[in-house]
Amino acid sequence: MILAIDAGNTRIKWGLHDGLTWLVHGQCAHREIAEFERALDKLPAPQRIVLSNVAGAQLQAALEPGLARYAISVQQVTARASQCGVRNAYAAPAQLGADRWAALIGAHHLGAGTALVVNAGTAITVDALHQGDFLGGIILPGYRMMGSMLQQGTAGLANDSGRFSAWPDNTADALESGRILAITGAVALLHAQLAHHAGSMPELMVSGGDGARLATHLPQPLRLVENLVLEGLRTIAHEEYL
Ligand SMILES: Nc1ncnc2c1ncn2[C@@H]1O[C@H](COP(=O)(O)OP(=O)(O)O)[C@@H](O)[C@H]1O
Ligand SMILES: CC(C)(COP(=O)(O)O)[C@@H](O)C(=O)NCCC(=O)O
Ligand SMILES: [K+]
Repeated sequence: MILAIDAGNTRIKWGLHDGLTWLVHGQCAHREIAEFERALDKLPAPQRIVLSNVAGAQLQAALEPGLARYAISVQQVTARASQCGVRNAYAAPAQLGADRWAALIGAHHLGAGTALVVNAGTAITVDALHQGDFLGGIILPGYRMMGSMLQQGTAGLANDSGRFSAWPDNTADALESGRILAITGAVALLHAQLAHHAGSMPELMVSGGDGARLATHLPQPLRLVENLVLEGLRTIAHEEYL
């Protein structure tokens, strides 16, 4: 049993994998960490725990008491120069977010040859993978953050719920369409750029809390993978202990 935990800047996601399949998945906001602990109460004890945390020391400290019940050490993932068949182009490999690294390893493990890996969470990352080489990628403010940034930085923009439209004719729709196009436009551009680099059509893999919301506006076909980071974490835990 592997317990994989993906601590992002908005939510904690976890899953228990028995070597064949995921037995459970769960998620909660940082302030609802008691929910995570209650979920652990109901689960069989894992033999391995693997953790990615990009949300800082305070969340790390909040996670530890819940995990202390198991008399095993937590495998804390940080990005490396290479691991599980993926090579990291970052000049300082450990600077890459552990969640991005795990997602890339997850994508590679799921059979992606050439792929653009989109993680739409608090921030949005769009990372290029080509035959096991992570070429590089970008960081954008996330869907929710784009809305709150515009609201905070202006006097006249409210973060109302608008609808996507090609030619918005009101403020709410203009805001909604703007953030969707900012994200999906960047993804489409990088997808075309990667296709040119690779000489073939890259797979588009999309995950994260806003993945489903963005999917209909993205180039098709795409693969919506729930919990790609957890998939990568369990791959890391599995291979490291072989
Ligand atoms: N119930 C929810 N709570 C919080 N965010 C949600 C929820 N449902 C969808 N979202 C969206 O998902 C995003 C967070 O996705 P997630 O993948 O959990 O991020 P992170 O890994 O950064 O914690 C938020 O920015 C928000 O737009
Ligand atoms: C880019 C991120 C903030 C994304 O975090 P998330 O939206 O998943 O909470 C995180 O992967 C991070 O802190 N990365 C370190 C910098 C980098 O990857 O270059
Ligand atoms: K993310």
